[in-house]
Amino acid sequence: MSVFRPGLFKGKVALVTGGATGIGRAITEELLALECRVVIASRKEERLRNAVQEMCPDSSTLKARVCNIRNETQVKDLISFTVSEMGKLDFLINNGGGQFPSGVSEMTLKGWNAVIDTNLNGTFLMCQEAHRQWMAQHGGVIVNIIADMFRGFPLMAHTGAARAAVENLTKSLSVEWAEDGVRINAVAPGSNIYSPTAASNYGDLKIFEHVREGIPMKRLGTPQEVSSNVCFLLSPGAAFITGATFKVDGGASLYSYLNWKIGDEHDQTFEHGYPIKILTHFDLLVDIKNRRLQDPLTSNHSSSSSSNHSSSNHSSSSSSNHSSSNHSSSNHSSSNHSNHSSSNHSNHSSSNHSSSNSNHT
Ligand SMILES: CCCCC/C=C/C(=O)SCCNC(=O)CCNC(=O)[C@H](O)C(C)(C)COP(=O)(O)OP(=O)(O)OC[C@H]1O[C@@H](n2cnc3c(N)ncnc32)[C@H](O)[C@@H]1OP(=O)(O)O
Ligand SMILES: NC(=O)C1=CN([C@@H]2O[C@H](COP(=O)(O)OP(=O)(O)OC[C@H]3O[C@@H](n4cnc5c(N)ncnc54)[C@H](OP(=O)(O)O)[C@@H]3O)[C@@H](O)[C@H]2O)C=CC1
Repeated sequence: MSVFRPGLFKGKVALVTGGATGIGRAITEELLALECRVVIASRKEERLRNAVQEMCPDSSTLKARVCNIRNETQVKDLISFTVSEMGKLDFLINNGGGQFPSGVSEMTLKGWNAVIDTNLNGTFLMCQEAHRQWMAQHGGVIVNIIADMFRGFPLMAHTGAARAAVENLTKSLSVEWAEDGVRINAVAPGSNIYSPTAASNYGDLKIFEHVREGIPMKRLGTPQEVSSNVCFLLSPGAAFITGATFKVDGGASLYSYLNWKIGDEHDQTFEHGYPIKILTHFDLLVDIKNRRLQDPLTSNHSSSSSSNHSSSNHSSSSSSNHSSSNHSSSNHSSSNHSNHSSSNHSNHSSSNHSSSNSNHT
């Protein structure tokens, strides 16, 4: 199903990274419905194979290729596969990507690099190779899927940095490649586009339910609603649009309902590098140790965390503010910060904590 006219993309060829799941799959389905021929690419072969079988087993219309966009050799191979097997490359949709939730203090360099490499370097390589092998000579349209990082992205700082960089790369390329007949734009889904694969990345299929309150439209978005924006940008209807970013988020990026809760005594909190168990703008807690997001209503820490962070409670004592961290409220009610050594943050020396103690009491 598509809101666009049947046959809109007849004769066109698109390459969609991450095209087997979620948003990428919705884009692929809509492109196929509009008679585009498509290549989908991602890391997991079985996923790709199943998606092809389910969407369109006709191999002249839909093909799949394994490619990790972090790997330059595989990216070169993917573009040359597309051009040789499909004869051309009109549309590139850089959708494949992702991240894991983590505070910066807890992140390893390897984890940071993995996310930057995937979302920034992967997009750079895909754009560069599509241009070198086809679009420099023939023109084309590129859409980069980014994220809602416009006010920063607490607990997803790596992806926030990468996506902001991709937005800027999009602007640069829109000028560099305009004379080649290449248009390039970005689409920023809100952190609220549900699909089972997106949710399973966070270990909880219901994780997206928690963000509903932060969306002015009071509902989650669908992968199809991102897809129709992508198809618009690929279409002649967007012929004079390049270097732009379109948000598909139900207004969430404009609505500050929770964002990042900071206790009244935040200077003390951050001076001593306190653990980051803080209510996020997803209204979720990040369980750093177990590498997953958790629901404040069901977690062990829930009652102390959520109540201490409610705005009406900010006048409470510093120790209760700090119970929003990775620690139980009983740890804090004793104001004994050496209890922090039981946390993930063993790098916080007891001397740090004892000095913070004086500040916090
Ligand atoms: C309501 C919340 C919604 C928020 C909004 C949603 C936004 C979305 O984007 S939804 C789509 C989500 N889908 C994905 O993220 C899928 C793709 N993501 C990934 O594959 C990973 O997240 C990746 C980008 C990190 C790549 O993973 P992988 O190839 O497995 O990476 P490495 O094996 O190279 O791992 C390197 C390094 O990264 C750190 N790390 C990886 N996962 C985690 C984690 N879950 N928690 C903490 N750290 C993680 C870690 O340091 C890894 O090294 P090792 O420790 O040696 O494994
Ligand atoms: N859902 C949401 O609310 C939001 C999503 N986004 C972004 O939208 C895009 C699509 O996400 P969504 O559909 O929701 O979630 P999914 O997890 O379903 O999609 C992520 C896709 O990216 C592919 N992928 C990940 N890493 C690589 C890689 N290194 N090389 C090639 N392919 C890769 C995955 O396939 P495979 O595992 O086979 O490699 C998968 O198909 C992502 O970039 C995501 O970060 C941004 C903001 C919000």
